[in-house]
Amino acid sequence: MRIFITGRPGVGKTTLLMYVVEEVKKRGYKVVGFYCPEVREGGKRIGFKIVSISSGKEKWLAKVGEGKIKVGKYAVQSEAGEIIDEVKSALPSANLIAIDEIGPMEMSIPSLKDFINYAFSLNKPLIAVVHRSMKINGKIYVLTEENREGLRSKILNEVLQSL
Ligand SMILES: Nc1nc2c(ncn2[C@@H]2O[C@H](COP(=O)(O)OP(=O)(O)OP(=O)(O)O)[C@@H](O)[C@H]2O)c(=O)[nH]1
Repeated sequence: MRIFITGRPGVGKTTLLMYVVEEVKKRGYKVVGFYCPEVREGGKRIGFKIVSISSGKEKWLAKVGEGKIKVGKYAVQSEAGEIIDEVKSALPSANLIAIDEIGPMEMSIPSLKDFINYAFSLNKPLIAVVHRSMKINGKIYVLTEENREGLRSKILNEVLQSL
């Protein structure tokens, strides 16, 4: 089972994914993965964190400034590797893999690209937010203001049936 959620910025992709993650955890299943919230200062985006879903630990993924690997104006932070390694080592024990998000930024960071490819190779139930520009094989739900509430229970039930 692989479910992908996409849609325009701000439509509610992360909110829906985290709702499904919390509901699955409540039922005693182990969810392993990460999400990358943006960080704003004074209303301006200054970077992204990477947060482990199972442990809640977070580190800087990328922030405005100079660095070896840059994605647009953001420099990738080496400390992100601690979270990626932690999540990767927990993958074999996962009942569900959750990734937010699979996008141009994540795919241009070698360690994250490797992680995503490894996660796909495990053939475990997986739910992910994908950037609307990404081409990906699997069931894709395009979220809109109109369908996002209804899709919550539909997607949750689909995930639960695969566990
Ligand atoms: N009323 C309502 N608001 C929602 C719903 N889902 C998300 N929102 C709100 O919409 C805003 C954006 O939600 P996100 O989940 O961050 O949206 P997103 O698509 O992940 O945004 P990006 O990652 O920036 O593309 C937040 O303020 C949410 O509280 C929903 O189902 N109903």
